[in-house]
Amino acid sequence: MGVSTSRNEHCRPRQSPINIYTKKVRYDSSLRPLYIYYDPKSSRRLVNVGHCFNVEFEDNNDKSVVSDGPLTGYYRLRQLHFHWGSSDQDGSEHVIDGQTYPAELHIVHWNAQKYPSFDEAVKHPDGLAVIGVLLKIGEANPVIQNIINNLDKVKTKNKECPFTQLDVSSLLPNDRNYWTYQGSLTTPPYSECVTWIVLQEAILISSEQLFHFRGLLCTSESEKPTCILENHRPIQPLEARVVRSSSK
Ligand SMILES: COc1cccc(N2C=Cc3cc(S(N)(=O)=O)sc3S2(=O)=O)c1
Ligand SMILES: [Zn+2]
Repeated sequence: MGVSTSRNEHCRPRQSPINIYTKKVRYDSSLRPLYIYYDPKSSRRLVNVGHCFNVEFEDNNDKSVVSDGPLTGYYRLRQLHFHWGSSDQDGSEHVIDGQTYPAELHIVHWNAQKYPSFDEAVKHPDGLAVIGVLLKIGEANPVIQNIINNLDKVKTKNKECPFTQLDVSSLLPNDRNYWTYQGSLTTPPYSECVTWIVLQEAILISSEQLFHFRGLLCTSESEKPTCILENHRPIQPLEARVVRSSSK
């Protein structure tokens, strides 16, 4: 029997990812279409951060932003990364009606209208907006292939290389309808600072391309090589939250 305290330190009511049960989502006619503009000149570098690789963007201006949708103000593009599984059977973080996908793309933005920096924004409940895009197996994705062609330069932990001219818009599906809910980072420190925007249409990746993701190492050059076979967090309790939908 745990000792209860006045401030229950075990209370984390808005953790991510979650299962999105489409029969329980609420259509919200007040949700606006997403405004997304990404300048390919914003992309800067590819970094192996140990549990995945990030494409990082210049975020000292408003050239690449997301706004409208469920958001107040505008959020600047900061980085994008993927989550995957040890096989094509799972790998996504969000699950739709109990169905897992082989991978998931996260496009991370921070509330530059309200906060002076990314590091400050992650301390607030409306600090980040992450667009989640589910991936399903199909023909090879040429934009993802452009990233894979550079993974050998960031094979080991903390390695980085210049990576410019990535057109992030080309990674988005045509249908911009979304589900949205208040959640958290899905890796430590699990901060509850994310407005999640999960797109309802999946994009394609090939099984061979996923195989290359699993070849990335979580170890540094001097350590015994260990692959990042999977990096997706299990689904978390919905608690008192309701997922809203931009479409009926
Ligand atoms: C000062 O706070 C910092 C500084 C540097 C990086 C991070 N991050 C940590 C985890 C994390 C997990 C994300 S996910 N999978 O939910 O999209 S996004 C993200 S992060 O914000 O880049 C936080
Ligand atoms: Zn992520």
